[in-house]
Amino acid sequence: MANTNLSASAIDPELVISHKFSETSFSYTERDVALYALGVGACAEDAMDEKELNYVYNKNGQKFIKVLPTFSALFPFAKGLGLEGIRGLQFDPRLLLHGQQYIEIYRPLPSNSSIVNKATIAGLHDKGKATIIEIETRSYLKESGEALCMNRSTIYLRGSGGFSSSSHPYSYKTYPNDQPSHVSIPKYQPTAVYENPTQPSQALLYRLSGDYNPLHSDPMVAQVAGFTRPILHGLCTMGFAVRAIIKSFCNGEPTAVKNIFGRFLLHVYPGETLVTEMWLDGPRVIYQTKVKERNRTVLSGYVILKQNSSL
Ligand SMILES: CCCCCCC[C@@H](O)CC(=O)SCCNC(=O)CCNC(=O)[C@H](O)C(C)(C)COP(=O)(O)OP(=O)(O)OC[C@H]1O[C@@H](n2cnc3c(N)ncnc32)[C@H](O)[C@@H]1OP(=O)(O)O
Repeated sequence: MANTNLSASAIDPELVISHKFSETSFSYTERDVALYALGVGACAEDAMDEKELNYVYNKNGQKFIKVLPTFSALFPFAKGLGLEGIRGLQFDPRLLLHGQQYIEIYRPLPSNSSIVNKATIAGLHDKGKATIIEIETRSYLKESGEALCMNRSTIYLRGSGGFSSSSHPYSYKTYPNDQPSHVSIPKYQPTAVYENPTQPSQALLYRLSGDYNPLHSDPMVAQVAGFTRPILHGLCTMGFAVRAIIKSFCNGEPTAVKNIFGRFLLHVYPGETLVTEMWLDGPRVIYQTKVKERNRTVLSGYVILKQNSSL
């Protein structure tokens, strides 16, 4: 990465962690679900794919299309992330990168619904050259009030760190330590490998699902951010990876997925080929996704499957 022209920024940690987000609500329909599935490559190589047609079409007259679990990662974007409204958090939005995503799914995602989001600051860390802020969004079914899912998004703000002493860097989080932030990749051969090309227009399609960050569409913005051209949304790459896992281990059944974790290690350029290596380890699938053309790992993490899923 080159040419990250860092601008002045300032963080007041106590102000940031005391921030209260307002509750938001939104609705989605089957059209949003299908558009998302296409955005993460469903049916891109085979429009008659037996497992994936269910995600985009009411196949065989099925009443509801099936919802990929990573669709839930869009929920925090429904009314904007709201980072700009956080007092004490000054940063250059052009240098923001998605660092990690952790998702818990509590019940099958409906193919259309009205949702209420409750968001909180779950973490704030001074990394010297960067600040990491973590936002936890709990989503509930509006009608019944039942908990549907939780997203914890780790956002890496390049150029905005150094607001605390380097010998005791500021670090705050509200969640327990037993939720890992990285995975060890097994040394043995993967249980399954899935290769999937992305399209040069992949980010332009994916953005229509709600993340309109110009880093993914505007060549000038991408250059300011240090990239030669617009990059793929991290959550799009994760969508490809989790779809590969569902295809390889869950017979295409998206409700088999309980928890998802991924750490974004390197950017992906739309048009590159994603190769996801997967290791089945009890109810857990450890995975890493590489870009074939550069032979670099861009994402690694795990997915926890429901015990009774048809493996
Ligand atoms: C729903 C809400 C979503 C949030 C909004 C998202 C909006 C989207 O539109 C934006 C995107 O999708 S951006 C695209 C996806 N993300 C990427 O491409 C980033 C890929 N990763 C990188 O480039 C580097 O890892 C990079 C640059 C992230 C870090 O590399 P380095 O600067 O070299 O960091 P390093 O020196 O290795 O480590 C410094 C400290 O930071 C921690 N860290 C590193 N990578 C991390 C990551 N990916 N996530 C979380 N923490 C991370 C390290 O552990 C280290 O801390 P410590 O010293 O305490 O160990």
